Amino acid sequence: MATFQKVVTLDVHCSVNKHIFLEEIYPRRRPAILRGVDIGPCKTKWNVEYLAKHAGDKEVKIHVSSNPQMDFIHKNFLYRSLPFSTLIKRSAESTHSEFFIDQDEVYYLRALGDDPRKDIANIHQQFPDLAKDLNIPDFFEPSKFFSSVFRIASKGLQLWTHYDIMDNMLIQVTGHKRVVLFSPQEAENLYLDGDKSSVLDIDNPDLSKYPRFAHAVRMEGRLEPGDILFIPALWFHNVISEDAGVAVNVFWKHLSDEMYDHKDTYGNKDLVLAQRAMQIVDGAIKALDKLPEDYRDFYARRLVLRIQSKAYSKTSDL
Ligand SMILES: O=C(O)CCC(=O)C(=O)O
Ligand SMILES: [Fe+2]
Repeated sequence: MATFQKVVTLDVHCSVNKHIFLEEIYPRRRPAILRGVDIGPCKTKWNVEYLAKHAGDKEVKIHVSSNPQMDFIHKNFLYRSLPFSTLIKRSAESTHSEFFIDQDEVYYLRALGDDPRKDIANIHQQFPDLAKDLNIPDFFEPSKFFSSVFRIASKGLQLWTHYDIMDNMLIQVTGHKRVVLFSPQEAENLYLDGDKSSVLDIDNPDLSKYPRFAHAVRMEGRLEPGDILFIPALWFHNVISEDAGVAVNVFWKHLSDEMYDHKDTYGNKDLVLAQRAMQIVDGAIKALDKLPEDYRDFYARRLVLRIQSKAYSKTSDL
């Protein structure tokens, strides 16, 4: 664990029901681990044999990497397809007799809709037999449901730090995970490239390249089988699988429908108004580009100051 950053331990709430969630946890808009919620028989049933038998031979698109620390910048992974049952078996074994890259390769599934450009992942549609074993807690209005996403990871796999734009319940069905989160107010310390942080090795970062990362306050916790991690929209998260595991995450909309981009099938496209604001800023940068350097630099600073003074409202309260 990095000692240069302030670390705040995630709260673990035991025996949470809808009332406690809605009254005490949700309004704080801070991540928390919910333990002891009834997630259904999946918790005991979903072993490798059972999953392989009940999910059938549906082809799924996966990430395959020889390095468990997946790197979206250098793309150290491949996209491949496997039947779900094969993926389940392979993700649970540590060395493989059949492989794409090498016998130690790791796998990650982020399930997609049937046609990923149009359809949204929904475990009830894509894996109806398995969905019967999962009880999604009724902590939000059914009309606010967006997607339910199968996530399967090999032991050791680390998913890069990113944010999503919807509220999220990450239901860890089997396996343990270490989760590290950063508040949205840490954006300036995370060296973002779109929705992802360029700092991949969060425990041993190159501070000569990413000096501000040392100031990012992190929240940290460990998920056990059956735990639910509540990730409020915009909170950055980095996930390390301590063993092979299966999770289902549920995204739901906490804002009104028209705020969301209707072409978003992942739950990570910025809100329509945020996209528009960013396009306008891109236009402003283009206009600055036409100025002589001294003026460009000066007015760029003025723009930053104007945005800060008029649009910032929060400092991290961790
Ligand atoms: O646990 C994982 O595999 C990643 C979870 C995640 O990124 C999410 O639920 O949004
Ligand atoms: Fe995510």
